[in-house]
Amino acid sequence: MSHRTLAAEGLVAGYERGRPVLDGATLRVPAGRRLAVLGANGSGKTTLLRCLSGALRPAAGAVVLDGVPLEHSRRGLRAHRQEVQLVLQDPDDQLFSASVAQDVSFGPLNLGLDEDAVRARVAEALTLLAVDVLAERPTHHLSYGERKRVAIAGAVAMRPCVLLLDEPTAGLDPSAVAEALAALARLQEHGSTVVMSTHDVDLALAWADEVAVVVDRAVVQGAPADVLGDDALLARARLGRPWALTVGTRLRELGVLADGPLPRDVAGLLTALPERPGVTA
Ligand SMILES: Nc1ncnc2c1ncn2[C@@H]1O[C@H](COP(=O)(O)OP(=O)(O)OP(=O)(O)O)[C@@H](O)[C@H]1O
Repeated sequence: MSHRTLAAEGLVAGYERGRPVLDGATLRVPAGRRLAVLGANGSGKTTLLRCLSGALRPAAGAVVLDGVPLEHSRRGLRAHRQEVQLVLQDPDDQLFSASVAQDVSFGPLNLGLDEDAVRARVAEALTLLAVDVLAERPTHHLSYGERKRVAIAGAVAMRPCVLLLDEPTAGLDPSAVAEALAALARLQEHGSTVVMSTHDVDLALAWADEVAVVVDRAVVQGAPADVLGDDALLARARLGRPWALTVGTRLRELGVLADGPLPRDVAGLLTALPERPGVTA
């Protein structure tokens, strides 16, 4: 899969006349990397992802793929959806076939691929999401976490360059979150650019290469530690500071942590702590 560069330029978008949810939102999705989109409830994360996927047409501004603005014609949208796939927050908005394999084959069949090609894509997507053992199960018998992963498999079977995931970890227990993140890591190794919306600042700091915060109808984007360490921005966005930055900053003030990037998660913190003879982490 080749990397494509997806961007939003000056988006004005919403649902009611005169009440834009986004008003001049600009975002660059880093090709082949992980981007976390953060924001409070109702800030416009889903609206932004829907614009990027072509599902929602902005009133102004443009969604641009490799420098070419998306055209909201049938042809333009069809071409865009082969490169950019959106996975909705609620898997039940996306799963409607009798079995998992049938559901995941829906997109490739719609592309007009022959049976062998469809079968190969379905097998690949199910393996990447580690749901191959569920292939023959009825979708309505699956757990919520399984349904979320099957919904992602359906998008992956389209072999998009960019995957947009709306809160893929919301409502999952810690082991299901770990499984979902492992699946996303495999997708990225497989050549996908992964964009995830989340409220979880700790997850965003630990997972993302870049973060984008939707705030005041616009987007502020940058390196995770810079954006998530900006207390004024976090207050405006009604987000908290990630614990790793708070603890790391304090340990540095106390002279416990050396200079350099602050740890982003527990493993990073344990690695960064100085060693004491005879004490193991
Ligand atoms: N179909 C719709 N019709 C009218 N208003 C909508 C629609 N979808 C969303 N909105 C409104 O647009 C605003 C932004 O919603 P959006 O779902 O993009 O936010 P979000 O950041 O994804 O929120 P959450 O974190 O709660 O999922 C909200 O005020 C919401 O009520």
